[in-house]
Amino acid sequence: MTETVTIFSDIIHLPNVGEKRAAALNDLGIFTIYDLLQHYPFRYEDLSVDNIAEIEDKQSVVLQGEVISEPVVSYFAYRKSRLNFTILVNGIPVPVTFFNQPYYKKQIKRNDHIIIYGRFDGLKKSLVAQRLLSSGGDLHEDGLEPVYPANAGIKQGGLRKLIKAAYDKYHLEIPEHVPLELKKKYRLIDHQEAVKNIHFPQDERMSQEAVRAIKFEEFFTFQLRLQETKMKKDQIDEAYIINYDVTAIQRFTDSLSFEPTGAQKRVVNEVCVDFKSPFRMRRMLQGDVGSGKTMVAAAAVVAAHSAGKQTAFMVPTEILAEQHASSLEEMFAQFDLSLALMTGSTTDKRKKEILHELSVGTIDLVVGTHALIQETVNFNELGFVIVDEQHRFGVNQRETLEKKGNFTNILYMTATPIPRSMALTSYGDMSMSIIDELPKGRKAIDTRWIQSSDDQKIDVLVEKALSQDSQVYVINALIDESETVDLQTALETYEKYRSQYEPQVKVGLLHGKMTADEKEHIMRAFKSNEIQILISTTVIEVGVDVPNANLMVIYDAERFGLAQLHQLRGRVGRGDQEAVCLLVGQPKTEIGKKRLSLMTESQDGFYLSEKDLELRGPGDIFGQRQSGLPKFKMADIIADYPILEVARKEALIYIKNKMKNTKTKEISHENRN
Ligand SMILES: Nc1ncnc2c1ncn2[C@@H]1O[C@H](COP(=O)(O)OP(=O)(O)OP(=O)(O)O)[C@@H](O)[C@H]1O
Repeated sequence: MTETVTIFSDIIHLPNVGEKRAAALNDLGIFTIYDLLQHYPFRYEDLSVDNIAEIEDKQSVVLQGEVISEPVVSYFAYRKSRLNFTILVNGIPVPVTFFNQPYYKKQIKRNDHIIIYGRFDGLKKSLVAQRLLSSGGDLHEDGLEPVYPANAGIKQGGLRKLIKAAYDKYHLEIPEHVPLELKKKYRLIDHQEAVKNIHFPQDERMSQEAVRAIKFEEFFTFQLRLQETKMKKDQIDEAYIINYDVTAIQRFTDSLSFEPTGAQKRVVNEVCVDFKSPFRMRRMLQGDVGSGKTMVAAAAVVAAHSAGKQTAFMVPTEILAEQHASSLEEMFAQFDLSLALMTGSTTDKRKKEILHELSVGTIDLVVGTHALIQETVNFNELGFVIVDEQHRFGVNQRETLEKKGNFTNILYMTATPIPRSMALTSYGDMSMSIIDELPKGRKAIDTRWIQSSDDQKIDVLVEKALSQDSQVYVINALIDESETVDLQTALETYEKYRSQYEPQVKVGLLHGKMTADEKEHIMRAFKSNEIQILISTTVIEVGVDVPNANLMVIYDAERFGLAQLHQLRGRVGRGDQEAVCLLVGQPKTEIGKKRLSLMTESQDGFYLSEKDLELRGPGDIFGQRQSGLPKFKMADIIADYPILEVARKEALIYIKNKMKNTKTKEISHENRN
C-alpha cells in the first residue's frame, strides 16, 4: 500500500528530491514539505525592467533590448570564457559580456528581444551579465525574485523550483490557524495567500503584507499552544486549596529583623491568593539580585505549614542548599517549624532519619539538591514545592518532585531577571511574580570601568579591600566555548595574584574543569574566609552569598552580556560595607562600549536585561539553544514585540471564548437530558 503524501510528509516525497538533496534540505532545517513552504526568503532581487536613462554605475539592473550583433564566445586562461554581443536599449547600444556561461550562445540570436540581469558599468555604458531572464518567446515574470538561505547541496535556483512545485501541489493543505474575525480585525491576508506572496510576490507591498500575516500567525499559534497547556494544567480541583492561617504569616513577618519591602508583600499576597484557589499554582518568581526572594519563599512555607502541608525546596547545588537552609533556619528561629537539609553529602545515618521523618510528617520543610527526587524520598503530606533556578533542572526532574505530593502547588524562582518579552514567550504558561524593589538602605555598588588592564589601579583597589579585611573576587571572561582556553587565562591570573599577594593572604582558583566536590571545597573555603582572593571563571554560582566580599574585578568585561555582568556584580555588596565592581575591558564596538557604560549607570537588573536584549538580540544572551527561547521562522521576539503582544492578547480571548462555548454546550446538553 502506498503511503498518502500530505503537506506534512517527508521532503523525500517531492519529485526531484533524492537522498542527497534531502540531506542538504535537512541541513537547512527542512524536513517536511510544509517546512519547505515555510523556508522564507531573507531578501528579494528586483527583476522589473529598468529605465536605462535612470540607472547608475555598478548597479544591478534588468535591461530589455534587441540583440544587434552576433554573439561570440572566446576562451581565455584555463577553461574561462566570454560571451560578447551588443543590445540596443531605447536607442542606446550596450555591450554585454557573460563570463563563463558559453551555453547562452545557443539561446541568444541576433535580432532577438531579450531581457538580461547584470551589473551596469556607468562609464563604459556596458553590462556584465549574470542571467538571461527571457529570450525568444520566453515570458519574463516581472517583479521580485526571492533569495533564500541556501547551501552547497541545494542552491537558489533549485530551491526556487522545489518551492514552486511544492506550492502548486500542496497549497490547499496549508493550515489556517488565525480565526476569520481576527484576520478581518487586523486586516491580515489568509495564511495560504501569505505563503504564496512571500515566495512569489508581485511587488513590495504584497511581500510586506505576507510578512505581517505570517508573523502574526506564528505568534498566535505559539501563544495558543502555551495557553492551552496552561489551561490543561490549571484544572479546577478543590484539593489544590491550601487553607492557610493568615495570622501565622503575620506572626512570621512580625518576627523578622526587617520590614518586608512593598514588592515582597505584594508577591507573598500573590502566592497566598493562589493557595486559596482551587487551581494548581504554577508561579514563577523573578527577583533582582539581592531583592530578598528567600523571605517570600519562607512566608509561603509558613502558610503551607499552617495548613498542615509539607514543603520541598529544591536547589541546583549543595552550596546553595546549605545557604538557603541556614538563612531559612534563621528566619524560622521563633517558629515551630522543623527543617532538614538533604544533599549528596548527607550521611547515610542522617538520611535515614530524614526519610523516616518526612514520611511520618515530623519534618515540615526539606531543603535539598536533586537528592530530593530519589525514589526513597516519600512525604506524608507534600503540598508545596519550591524550585530555585528551575532552568537548571530538567523537566523530568521537576515533575518527579512535584509528583511526590498529590496536589502540589509550585513556586519556581529565578535570580536572572528575564526581559518581559522573553518571560511572556517562554513562561507564558505560568503566572509571574516580580520583585523589582531592593530593601531600603541598600547601597549601590560603585561600578567603574577602566579601559585597559591598568595594573596599578587594580592593585590599589585590591590592597585597599584586603586592608579592610574584605575578600575579593577576580573574574576571568569566557573567552570562547572551550573551557580549556578559559582555564589557561584563569591560571595565568591565578599565578599573577599568587606571586603578588601570597603568603600574606591566600589566593584560590575556581574553574569549570574541577569536579563538583572540588568546586564546593573551594567555595566553602572562600565563604569561611580561609581564601581571601578567589580567581574564578564564570562558573561562580548565581546566588552565592559571601557578605564579606566587597570587591569584584572582572577582566575582559566586554565579552559578557549585561545580564551576566549584573548577576556577577550582585555577588558583592551583600554585607553592610561599601562595595566596588571594577570592569576591565576595551570594547571594540559601539555596542560594547554602551554595554559597559550602562553597567556603571544602572543597578536595575530588569532594566539591564531589557537593554541587553536590545543590544545583543535574544540568541546571544545565553546562546539560542540554552536560552529555551522558542525560535520562529519569520517573527523576531524583540523586533516584533508589538505583534507578539497583540497575538498574546487575542490568543487568550480566543481560548476563553472557546471554553465558554464548550461550557454552554454542556449546559444545554444537560438541559435537554
Ligand atoms: N525587606 C528587607 N529589608 C532588609 N533586608 C532584607 C529584606 N529582605 C531581605 N533582606 C536581606 O537581604 C539579603 C538578600 O536576600 P536574599 O538572599 O533573599 O536575596 P535573593 O533575592 O536571594 O538574592 P540573590 O539572588 O542575589 O541571591 C539577605 O541578607 C536578607 O536577609
